Amino acid sequence: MKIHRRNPPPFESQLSVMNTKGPTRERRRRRSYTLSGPTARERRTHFFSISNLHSLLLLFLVFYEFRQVSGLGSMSSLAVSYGENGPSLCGLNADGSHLVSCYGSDTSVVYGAPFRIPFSGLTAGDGFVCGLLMESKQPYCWGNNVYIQMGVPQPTAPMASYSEISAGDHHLCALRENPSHVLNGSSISSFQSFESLNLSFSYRLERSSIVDCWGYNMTATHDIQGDLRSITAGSVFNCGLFRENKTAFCWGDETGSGVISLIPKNSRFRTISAGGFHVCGVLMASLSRVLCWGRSLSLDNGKMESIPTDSMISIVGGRFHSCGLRARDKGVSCWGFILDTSTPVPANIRVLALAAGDYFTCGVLASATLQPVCWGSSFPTNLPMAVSPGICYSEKTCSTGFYAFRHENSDIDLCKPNKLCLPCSHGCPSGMYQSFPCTEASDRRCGFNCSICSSPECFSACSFQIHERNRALLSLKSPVFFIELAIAVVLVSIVSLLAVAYVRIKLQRCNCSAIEPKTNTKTCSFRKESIKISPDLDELKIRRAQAFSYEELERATGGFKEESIVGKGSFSSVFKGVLKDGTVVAVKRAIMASDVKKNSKEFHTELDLLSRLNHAHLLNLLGYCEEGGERLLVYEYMAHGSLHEHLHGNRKEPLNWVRRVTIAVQAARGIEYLHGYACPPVIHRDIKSSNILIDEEFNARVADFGLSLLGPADSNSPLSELPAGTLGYLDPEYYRLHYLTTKSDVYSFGVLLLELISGRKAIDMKFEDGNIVEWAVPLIKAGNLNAILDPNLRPPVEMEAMRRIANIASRCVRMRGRERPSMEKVTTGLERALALLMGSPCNEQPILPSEVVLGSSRLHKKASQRSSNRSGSSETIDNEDQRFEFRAPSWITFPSVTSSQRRKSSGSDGDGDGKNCSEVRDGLRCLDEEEIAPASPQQELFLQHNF
Ligand SMILES: Nc1ncnc2c1ncn2[C@@H]1O[C@H](COP(=O)(O)OP(=O)(O)OP(=O)(O)O)[C@@H](O)[C@H]1O
Repeated sequence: MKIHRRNPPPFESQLSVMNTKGPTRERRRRRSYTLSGPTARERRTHFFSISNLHSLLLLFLVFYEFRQVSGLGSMSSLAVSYGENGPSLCGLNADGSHLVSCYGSDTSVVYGAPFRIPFSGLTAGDGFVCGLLMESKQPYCWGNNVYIQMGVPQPTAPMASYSEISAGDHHLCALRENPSHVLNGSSISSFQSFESLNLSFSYRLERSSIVDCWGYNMTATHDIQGDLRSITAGSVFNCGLFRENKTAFCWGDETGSGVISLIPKNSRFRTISAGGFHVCGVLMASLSRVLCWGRSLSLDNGKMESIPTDSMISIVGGRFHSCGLRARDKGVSCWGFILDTSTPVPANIRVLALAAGDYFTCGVLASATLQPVCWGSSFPTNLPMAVSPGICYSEKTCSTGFYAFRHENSDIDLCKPNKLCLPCSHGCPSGMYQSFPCTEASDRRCGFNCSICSSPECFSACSFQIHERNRALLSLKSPVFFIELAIAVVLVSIVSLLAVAYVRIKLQRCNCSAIEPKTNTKTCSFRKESIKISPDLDELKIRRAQAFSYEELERATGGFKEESIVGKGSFSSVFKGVLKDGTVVAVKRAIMASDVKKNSKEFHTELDLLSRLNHAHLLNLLGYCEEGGERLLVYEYMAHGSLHEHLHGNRKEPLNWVRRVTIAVQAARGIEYLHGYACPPVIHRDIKSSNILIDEEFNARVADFGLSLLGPADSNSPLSELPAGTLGYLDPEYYRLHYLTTKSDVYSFGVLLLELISGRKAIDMKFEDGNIVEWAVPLIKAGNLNAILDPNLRPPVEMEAMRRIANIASRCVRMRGRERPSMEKVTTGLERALALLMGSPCNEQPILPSEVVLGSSRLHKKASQRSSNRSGSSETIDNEDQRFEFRAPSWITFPSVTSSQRRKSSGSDGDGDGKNCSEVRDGLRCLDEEEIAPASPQQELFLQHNF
């Protein structure tokens, strides 16, 4: 296929016309454009299209924005110019100074570069480079292009500041920050244009964006109806990506490219990047694959490379080719027209940022040197510089899906006081597994699975490990070893003694209470310090989870048939089954994927913990099966599935407010039990709506203990753990600093509360504020509760109750764990809000039977009975007031607790969550922290009656 050049004439003849007038004298004018629909022929000319091949990569991360992208002229930390004077590369220095250095053949670019002016980003075209000035946020250019003069491009728009700049062959465009501009009749209106095409596309764009352009045939101010997130310049055209609906929009001269008429109007992109005569984008859907549009080129001395099917995190466009950064390994793939004389992408390189010239591409190596490297045809060589791998934006913390890049030399701060956020990689190369997830602190890491090595890299990595192990063994033989051994023995003894002493002190502090079966729960003060009995294993009632055979469970689930599946998790499928005795169960079957070790670990953690834990609002484990490669856990069947399905799935009846808050209270109780009454506390680490299951009577159970850990007894001594959990629910303190305390569960629970109130997912990219916390908390703080209430339900009469719950939620998601309330306080606050939602808490008549509201004791009993029927070895102490059930010998003790007992003690909580409410005003109205403070006598009375 050919590029058809009709208009404009060759650049040379244009140059003479423009030279006489002087390019900067071209008057700024407003431009209006019409988009015409693609003809059938034009549609056939798509030379880039998304491949239909399947990728096995799973995307776990949700990206908000990709801003390390650089196209022919998009803004990046590095930029490459090309043209008659040869190629040059300019980059922002990797020392945090934001100063620019240039190397290459074009002396006007290399020597014209301002050496004392800091820039936030760079872009380049034919013979020129421009930077966005850090201070004034105006573009500043240098080089020898007659259309782009040295200095700030003229004419300037008074008071305009820009967020992004982007250069084509002979023009520069800049996207204005916060345009306070009112659209006039001649403005570009993407909405009008799309409508005129009679497309089903009816998205109404409300904000307008202003793009100022300078240079050949481009000097104009462009008013674009719709909020542009980014711009990218092709040879003689420009494109933008709308923030809201993530569609692309192009304007300018499409002669020879067709990029305007061929825009894929229904495709949504994470990022787009223009080349000379084409545009490529990373799709939101289709596993982040690439879709390109434009025209093909067929020349004698080159070949066409097809678009790879890999997931990409960013792309850049050259004259007739594009290159992308692969998400799985940060390697580079290039496609499109490649000259015969081109050198290929250097083998095995990993890069952090890319920039494309006309027939070449450069990238910043992901190594300590951060050196640029180029490939293709006629690229700049000898680049003795280290380039910043990205642009600094004003975020203090990186959004989800990004990690803060740190220079290996810890003295170098690339973005002081902000962070340099780079997009997380996702998926791992085949034969590898993800050993660490992407966190704020670092990108995700992949490791080789040495038990199934098939590649030379794997063998060499694994043999290195074996070699290291052998070396360690050999060192045993040396005499030094004996000295070392002696020292080690002494040290270990000292440490052990200290540890024993420490554990003893902790256990005392923790005051794990043990069994006191005759205690009257209504009157007993249940503060942990009141009962100090160390766990006596003989006294514990042991009920082990039953061991099932694989055959039994296979029969129960009809051979694990597809129709029995009630849910799927990341590493497991859950089947409904019926045991021989007629008990309906849920069987969780681990998917024995590549990550065998992880599966097995989660299986044992869950098995271990659940056979020790017992609470009415924790999911009961009935048994397990571990045969060959199979790992199966058997639970009570929860007839109403997960809370997530009710809130976001296709369950017909939305949960009403009372049900929602009841579920919140019950889940809070389950978590409170883990934190407050298990000693040491259990940290769940994966609280989310899909792990809150609902039984046939709509009671909630906390499930999925695969990630749980035994935590520190108090929140002042955090565990240092690598983050695990689910994005959107992860405590930022844990995520970034690896501090894990029970307050991490409190954060996740706060997110879950926001989900219950709003009906929105924790992360939902349908919305601009995709993160529920970032969206809801400012609205709650501004008192705009109506804006977050689930639009599928009528607002409750008792808005005060919702206000309280929203306040509790916003406290739970505070950045600092220390400032979040304990689960005990959260439960108390929620219980009161529930009371308020259902009637006056000052009413001395109980308004609800406790079983209807919380059904805990009944459930507990039922579960215990059912389980004991099944397990001959189990025994249950079932007392009217207090029930204890211990399933396995453990140094963790779990006294049962009731709400009223807890409430009695809640005044002594040392969380310092704020002032107490000393009196009842206007029903339950109190200021500030009142919702989660100890109850007033009236409230106490009400709560004792009802819970
Ligand atoms: N005991 C049960 N009774 C009924 N349905 C269940 C039960 N346990 C799990 N499910 C269903 O199966 C789904 C998957 O559960 P699972 O614990 O495997 O994964 P998850 O928590 O949703 O996801 P992930 O493993 O990624 O954290 C749940 O969301 C729920 O809908």
